Amino acid sequence: MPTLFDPVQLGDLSLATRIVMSPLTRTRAPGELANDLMRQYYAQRANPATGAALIISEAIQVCPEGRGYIDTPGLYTPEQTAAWRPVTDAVHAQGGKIIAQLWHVGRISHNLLQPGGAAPVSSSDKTAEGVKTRTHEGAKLASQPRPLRADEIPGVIAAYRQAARNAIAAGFDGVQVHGANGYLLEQFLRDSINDRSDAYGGSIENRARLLLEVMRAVADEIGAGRTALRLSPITPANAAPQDSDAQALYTYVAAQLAPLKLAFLEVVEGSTGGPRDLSDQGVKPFDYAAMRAAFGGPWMVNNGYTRQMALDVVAAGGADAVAFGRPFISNPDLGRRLRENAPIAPINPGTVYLSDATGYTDYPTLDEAAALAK
Ligand SMILES: C=C(C(=O)O)c1ccccc1
Repeated sequence: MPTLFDPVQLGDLSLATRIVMSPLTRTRAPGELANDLMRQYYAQRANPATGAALIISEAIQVCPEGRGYIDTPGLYTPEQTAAWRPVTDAVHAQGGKIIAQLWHVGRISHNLLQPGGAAPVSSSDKTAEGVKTRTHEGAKLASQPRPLRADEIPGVIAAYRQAARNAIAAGFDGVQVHGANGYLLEQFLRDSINDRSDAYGGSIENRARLLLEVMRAVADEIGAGRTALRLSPITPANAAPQDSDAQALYTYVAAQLAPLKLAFLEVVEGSTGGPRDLSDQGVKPFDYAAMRAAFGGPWMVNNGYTRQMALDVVAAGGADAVAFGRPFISNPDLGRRLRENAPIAPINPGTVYLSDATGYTDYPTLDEAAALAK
C-alpha cells in the first residue's frame, strides 16, 4: 500500500504526495480581491517537497449574495478573477497545485453584507441561531434569511458555473465546491433546515437536487477531472442541526455523484475543527466507509489528523489523501515536518482572522527557525 508521501492521481490532478492543505478562511482580502500578501502566504506553502502537494484555497464567494464575512475573496467579477492570477502563478512557480473552493454562505450572513441590505438567502427562513458574522460594523448575529424562490435557483447554479470558469481563467488547476459546514448547499441538504415543499425540499432526492445540479454544471463547465466537492455529514458547524438520517442522505448523495467521476470527494469527519466522535452529543456514529463505497472515487479525509493518524489511514487504504488545516497555518513547511517527524508549531488562535501579515506570512519554516535560534 502507498504511504502518505507517495504520489497520487486525483482525477486530472497529479499530486507528488498525499498531503493537502485544507481550505482556510483568513479574511485578508479587503474589497473581495486577492492580493500580494495572499500571494506570499500561498507560495510559502506550495512547494510539494516541503509543503502541500495540493492547496485547496480559502472559500471564495461565487456571487454577491454568497458573502458572509468581510474581507473574504470573490470570483464573480473580471477584477476578482484577475486578482487571483499572481497567486496561482506563484503557486505554480513553486511546482505546486491549487484549486479554488467555491462558496455560497446562504444564511450565514447579515443584511449589512448583502446587496441593498437585503435578507440573506437560504432553503428556508430558519435563522442560524447564535452564529456571528463579521461585518464592517463588527460582529453581528446572522440575520433571518428568506427562502430562495424556485425561479432564482437557476441563477445560483449559473453563478457556480461562471465562478468555475473564472477559476480556470485565473490559473487554478480546478475547483472544489463547498458543500459543507452549514453553508447554502448543506442548508438545502439537511431536513433540519430545509422545509421546502417544492422540487428542492422534502425527500432526500429533492433536498440533494441543488447540490447535484451544481456539481453537474461545474463538471460540465470545466471537466469532472478538475472538479471536487467537500461534504460534512455530521458537523454541527454554523448552527446546522443534524439531518434526521445523515447516513441515508449522504450515502445517496455519494452514489449520485459516482457517475460524474469527480477528481475527489473530501469529507470532514465529525465536527469541523472539533471532536471527531459526537456520540456524547447524541449523534449516531457515521459510517464513512459506506459513503466512500457509494462514491467509488478518490477519497480525501479531513479534521484533526495527526501525523500518525494520517500515516495509518493511507497505509490502511482508508483514504487517498489527507487534508490538514490549522497545522498549515503555523507550519508553511508542514510536508517536510511530517516526512521528518519534526515538531509541528502550534497556531496563535488570536491571529487567524486578522487583516495583516501577523500570524499569516510570519510563521517560520524549520530552517528559518533554526537560523533565528543562532
Ligand atoms: C469557510 C469556512 C468554513 O468552511 O467553515 C469558514 C469561514 C469563516 C471562518 C472559519 C471557516
